[in-house]
Formats: sequence, C-alpha cells, structure tokens
Amino acid sequence: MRSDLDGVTAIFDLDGTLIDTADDLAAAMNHALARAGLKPVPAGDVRHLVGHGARAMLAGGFERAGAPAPDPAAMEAHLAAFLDYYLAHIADRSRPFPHAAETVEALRAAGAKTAICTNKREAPARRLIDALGLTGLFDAIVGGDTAGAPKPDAAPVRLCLEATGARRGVFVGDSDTDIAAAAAAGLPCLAASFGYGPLARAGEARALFDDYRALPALVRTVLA
Ligand SMILES: O=C(O)COP(=O)(O)O
Ligand SMILES: [Mg+2]
Repeated sequence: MRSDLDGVTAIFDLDGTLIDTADDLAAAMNHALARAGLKPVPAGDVRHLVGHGARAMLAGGFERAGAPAPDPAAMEAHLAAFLDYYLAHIADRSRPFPHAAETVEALRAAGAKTAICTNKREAPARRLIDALGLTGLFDAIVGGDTAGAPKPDAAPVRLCLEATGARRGVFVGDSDTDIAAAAAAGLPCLAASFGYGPLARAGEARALFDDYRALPALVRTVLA
C-alpha cells in the first residue's frame, strides 16, 4: 500500500463540500419560518445562506421571507426551533456528494489523517456524520463552536491539525469562508465547484475540482 500521505491531514468543510445538506437545512429553516407565520424560502435560496452557522442562515431566511430582523430574544426561540427540527431530521435527505466517501477512504488508505472543519455546531455535525455512517472516516470533527471562533478564523483549522498531529495539511472547501480560513492557517485550499459558495475568491484557491475522483491527485500536487 502506498502511504505517501503520512503526516498529512486533509481537512474538509462539511455543508456543500462533503455532504449535500441543503434540502434538510431548508426544511428546518422553513419549519422555523412557518412557526413565525412566514412563507417558505426555496431550497435553492437556502444553499446561498449556508456557511456561517445556523444563526446567520436563519437571519438570512427572515430577510428573504421579507420579514424584519427578529429581536435577540425572538431569534433565540427561532434558533431553538430550527435546531430541534434539524436534529430530528438531520439526514432525511442529506447525502455525501458523489464519490466523496470513497475519496476520503482513499486518502486515508494512503496514510493521510482526515478531519472535518465546519461552521455547523459540533453536535449537529457529529450527528449528521454518524447518521450517514461516516464517523469512522474522520480523526477529528471541529464545529463552529469548538475552537472559540468559527471560520474564517484560523483557530478551527489549526485545531484540526493539532488534533490529528499533522505536519502538513490541505483544506477542501466550497466557499470564500473556507478559502480565507485556509489562508489564515497557512494551508493550501482546494475548492469544490459543485458546492454552495460563494466562490468570489476562487482565484485564491490552489485549484477547483468538480469531481471527487480528481481530488487525490490535486492533494498530491499542492503538497509536492
Ligand atoms: O453554515 C453552516 O452551518 C455550516 O457550513 P459549513 O459546513 O459549510 O461550514
Ligand atoms: Mg460549506
């Protein structure tokens, strides 16, 4: 077995990168909006609200529903309703993107450690990965509430490296937040073109990929 990726950690963003979660996030968001007497937001719009945590996603949903921003106390109640629903329906429709799981396995087979660095809270991130039977594929799972600051801060990326004892790392993400977090931590970033974006800073990623089967070769190239 080739183990040329010993000492390397491949760090993956979750929503829009490893797992296509938009439909379940949209259902939870629309549950919270319906409770507030508001009309649903299409799942296609929710994709663009993912990446900065549940609070930001929900605030964006209220805005798109044409409602005024809820006051802080009301927002806490909406957030609780969103999270309760989401935890109960976390993998109703969410699935790994094509070839994502086998690619993570291939990187591990080549000696790499693998980690998840998401702005989802750690508890729902773990529940999702567990529900999909993927927990054994990751050495560390770091959420937006794990490291004291979410991406684009470098802290959660650094924690993934520390937790896996890596000498080198590469970040795989789907948004400008990921590109910025990787840059802040001094890691090369590979960006999934099929994710939720935005990718206005795509030029700062080392490469874009549109198929997971291309990823191992890209990882080796950026680490060479
Ligand atoms: O916004 C979120 O909750 C998480 O998004 P991420 O997994 O793309 O960081
Ligand atoms: Mg993402």
